Amino acid sequence: MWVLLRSGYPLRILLPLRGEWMGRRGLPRSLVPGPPRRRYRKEALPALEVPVLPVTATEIRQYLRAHGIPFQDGHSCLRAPSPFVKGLQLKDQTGATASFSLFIDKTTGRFLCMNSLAEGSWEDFQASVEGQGDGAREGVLLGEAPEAEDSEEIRRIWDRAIPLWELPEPEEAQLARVMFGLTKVTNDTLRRYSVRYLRPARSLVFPWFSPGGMGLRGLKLLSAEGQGNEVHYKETTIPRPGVYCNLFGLPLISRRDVEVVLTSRELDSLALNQSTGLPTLALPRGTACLPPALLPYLEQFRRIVLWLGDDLRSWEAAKLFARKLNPKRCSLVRPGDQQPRPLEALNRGLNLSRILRTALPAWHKSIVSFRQLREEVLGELSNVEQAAGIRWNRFPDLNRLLKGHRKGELTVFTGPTGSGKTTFISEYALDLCTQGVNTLWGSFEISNVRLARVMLTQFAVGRLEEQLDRYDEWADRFEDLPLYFMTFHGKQSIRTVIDTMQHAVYVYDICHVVIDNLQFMMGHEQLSTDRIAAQDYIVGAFRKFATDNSCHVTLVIHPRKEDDDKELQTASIFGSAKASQEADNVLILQDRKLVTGPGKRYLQVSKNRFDGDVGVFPLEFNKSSLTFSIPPKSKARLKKVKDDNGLVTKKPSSGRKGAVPQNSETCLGQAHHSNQPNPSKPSR
Ligand SMILES: Nc1ncnc2c1ncn2[C@@H]1O[C@H](COP(=O)(O)OP(=O)(O)OP(=O)(O)O)[C@@H](O)[C@H]1O
Repeated sequence: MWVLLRSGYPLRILLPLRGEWMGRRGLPRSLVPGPPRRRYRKEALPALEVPVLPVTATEIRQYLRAHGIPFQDGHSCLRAPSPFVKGLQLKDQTGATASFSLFIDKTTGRFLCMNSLAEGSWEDFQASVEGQGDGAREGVLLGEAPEAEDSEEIRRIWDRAIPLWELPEPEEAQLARVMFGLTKVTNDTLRRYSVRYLRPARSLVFPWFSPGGMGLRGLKLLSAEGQGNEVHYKETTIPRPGVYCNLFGLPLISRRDVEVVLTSRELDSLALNQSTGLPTLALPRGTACLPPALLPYLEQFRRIVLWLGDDLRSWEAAKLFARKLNPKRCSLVRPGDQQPRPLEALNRGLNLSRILRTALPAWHKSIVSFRQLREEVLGELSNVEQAAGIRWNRFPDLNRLLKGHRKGELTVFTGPTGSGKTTFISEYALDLCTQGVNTLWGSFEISNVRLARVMLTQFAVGRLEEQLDRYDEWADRFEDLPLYFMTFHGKQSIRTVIDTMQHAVYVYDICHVVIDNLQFMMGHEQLSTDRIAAQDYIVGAFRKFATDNSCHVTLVIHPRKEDDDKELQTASIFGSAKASQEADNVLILQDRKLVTGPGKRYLQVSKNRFDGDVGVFPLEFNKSSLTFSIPPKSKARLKKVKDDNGLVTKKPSSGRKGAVPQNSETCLGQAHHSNQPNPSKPSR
């Protein structure tokens, strides 16, 4: 599926060939009869070469006025009469009979008609207003219906699932309640929310009903697995996560409700509603994203409380979502010991209404006092690990130096020509992406197909060419990563790139943008002073973007021409010192060997604003998997010894140096990275 091209944004979701769906869902085979099915898609549309400027709220308003369409200004949408409802006169200016069922997103111009469920881009809307809309409308409406094989599966699972209290064995029901932490959730609550239990999969089943209608559009299955003292939950959605857009609890919301509590899990919504009686909705993909397609359903609320979870990540997500919802109507429940997630609060006998009353307003003016910040500071101090960001699974040495990957930072990455910058940065970003960091790639030099091929090889940690029969397994898993690509190639204006990034942050909750590389945003400046000024401007624009959007930007910049014998330094980054001043982190890929340590390359962290730790670590390149990370087994553990230059050289303290032969052939499926999903295991 390609999206957004009509709305002018050169951005697409990468969907490789979809493969057999049974394994992906991890459902018992008995539930998915018949031979494996494969669906192949062709790339339907070419990349957009001349990006259209994004629409603004003012332009949307002007357009509606010019066409005599009445509208109301809402929190994140404009409401207008829908041209997709039969018998409705667009030019009916009285507004008395017209139902304002069309919601137009003020940021993107995308629309949704609540009556017909038609949706589409701003261009689609204009086309239908101007009388050429039939094709677009049909296409959009067709896109609404779940795919036939999904509907069949949804129906089959739903029919087999039963309410918990109808389980024949009371012990089984009790065990399920304990596993899902539902001992205090009543049958009445489960009944109201139509929650069922699927015995063969030992999973709770949460339905996704069509808004306003009776139909079942999808399901979420939640299974629980005990691991030691902990319970691990696994979610499976039908349709797949990328298109699973259920606001769980929507059928219970009345038109008159003006307040709602948003949670990140269905179970939290059950607990919250049971103990407070308040309307509550659960987001479809937890704290990962708030798809703009859901915003129309939240327009009616004058107050929205976000109570997403008990960690710093939930708190960060709540702040980002509040921006989208309009912070003036949002309050946030801060995670804390006495403020765990709602289900846990219920189980611990805490007063959920009281916790809700402590919710903090999300909006404040540009000037804040320490009084407003003190809780945030405390949050960071008491969650030092989480405040340090997301840790790489494949690069423990990077964690040691940078501590983690944090939102809102700018990382500048450089290295000699052809040294493997793209290859390294691809693995570095992939690692984070597999941990749920929504990532947007701007690859201006190499095509997205080639980049995706490199990434897929790194993801599978092995050569796929020789095992094409396993391509679909890996591609299916890869497809579910929150990974997006800009379709730019070659030179681009910085404005267009920033606009596209902004759009992606809004639509896909992007937290990491990789730009490879900055030189493609430079014009044809002849004078070196002009070039330096242009680069400074671009670096400044990315810096501002990272800060304003709480989004990490990793920017690849070529070095200036230097003597081949010399190692690169921060000052070798092309241009003035602006890039290294603005950057929070500066990473340099050095294409020479460390005196002590394996590998023919090393990575140098030469600036680290977070806590000042700088240093180096060796990189070993594996040609078959295109990875730089050292497989866990043969990892040479290294000690940190600071030399006079501030560089850190390391001594292997255990393991044998060079235990992994260079360019060694890695068999697919052999040694998986610890973070690496094993496709033989079912998952969503
Ligand atoms: N450490 C390495 N040893 C040998 N080959 C490598 C190494 N790293 C990358 N390569 C290979 O070298 C080629 C160029 O790598 P890559 O495109 O990542 O370099 P780059 O630094 O981004 O290049 P450029 O300067 O043109 O942007 C690729 O084919 C890649 O597989």
